[in-house]
Amino acid sequence: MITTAGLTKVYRSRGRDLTALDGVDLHVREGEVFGVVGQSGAGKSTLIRCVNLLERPTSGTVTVAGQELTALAGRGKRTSRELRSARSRIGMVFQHFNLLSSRTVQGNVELPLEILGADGKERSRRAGELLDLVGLADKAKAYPAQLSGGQKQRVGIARALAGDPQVLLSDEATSALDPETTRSILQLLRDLNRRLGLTVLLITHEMDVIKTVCDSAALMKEGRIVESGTVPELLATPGSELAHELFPIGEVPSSDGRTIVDLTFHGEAAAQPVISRLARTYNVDVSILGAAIETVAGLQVGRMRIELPGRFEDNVVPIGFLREQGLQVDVAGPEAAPAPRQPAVEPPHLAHAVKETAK
Ligand SMILES: Nc1ncnc2c1ncn2[C@@H]1O[C@H](COP(=O)(O)OP(=O)(O)OP(=O)(O)O)[C@@H](O)[C@H]1O
Repeated sequence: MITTAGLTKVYRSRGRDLTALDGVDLHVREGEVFGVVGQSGAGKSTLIRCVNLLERPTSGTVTVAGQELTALAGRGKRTSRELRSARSRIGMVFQHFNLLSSRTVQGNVELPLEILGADGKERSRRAGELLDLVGLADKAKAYPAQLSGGQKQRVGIARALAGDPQVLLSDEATSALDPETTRSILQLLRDLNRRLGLTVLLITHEMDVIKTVCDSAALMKEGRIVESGTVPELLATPGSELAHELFPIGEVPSSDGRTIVDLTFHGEAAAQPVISRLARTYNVDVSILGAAIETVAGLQVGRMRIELPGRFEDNVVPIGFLREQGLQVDVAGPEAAPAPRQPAVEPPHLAHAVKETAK
């Protein structure tokens, strides 16, 4: 639904070039909630502003719903009709809501409809529907100053939906809100995604946002996407920074003469008595060092850290058994390096999962 290819943005500032985006290839599938996370300055805002061409990329292409936006002409006042019309099918929600204080809630939601040339009756009908959709039907006549932050953001979302978009871009929509309001706004975005089939691309610096609503995620650093994939793919990728942030399991303890193994399980694997089978089959004493179950992107995911007696080389067969049971197996700590000529222990398809999904 949204594809960027080689997206690059170079700002010229005080005679120096600053590369904010450095060849970003992003693919957001129709109907998914895709989160881009990264630290301040990573290029997230630039990316989202380039997706709807609020910012013209220096090079690369942006395609939304099959239409290459970067091929459409114009910028500023000279924006072409095609680009304006394509943009009207992309809604955008902002961190600081960007509401007009002189207009009522209804007036704010009607604004894009005015620009699209809808008549008064139609505007009023559609705004009423949208306010109902975001749970603010009773605030139509209020002014933004009379609303809480969460309510303002609901107005921002209703306004973003006025042009009946297929795609919603969210630029840190919850960063200015308290945790409870954040949850309710994320829930609203999730509902809209499901009920309207809306594709959502959001940027955030909060891992909790990714954890709560996203089907897929990408990590940005210094203008590049360094990891990308669906949440289950990321969780199944050894060494994934995003997986570690989504579901931290703490520091690896020192493991002299023992093998520490991190297991991740979702779906059917979670219901199997794998550990007792391992202990019985291989007559091995398994110590459980820690375990947790969490909901990540609507999926139940379990993690367990276990300890096996002996070094990694002594545990190749039990570790292979765990993998055969459908668990994601990460050997932690200095023993992690697989012995040479034992490729079956480190399945290459997992190591490459992130890169492949990023294509
Ligand atoms: N209009 C501009 N002119 C010059 N440099 C810019 C401009 N906009 C952004 N930058 C620079 O581009 C880089 C990426 O900025 P961007 O705002 O996209 O990052 P970000 O990940 O969204 O960070 P934050 O979360 O702090 O907004 C930064 O180094 C920033 O200073």
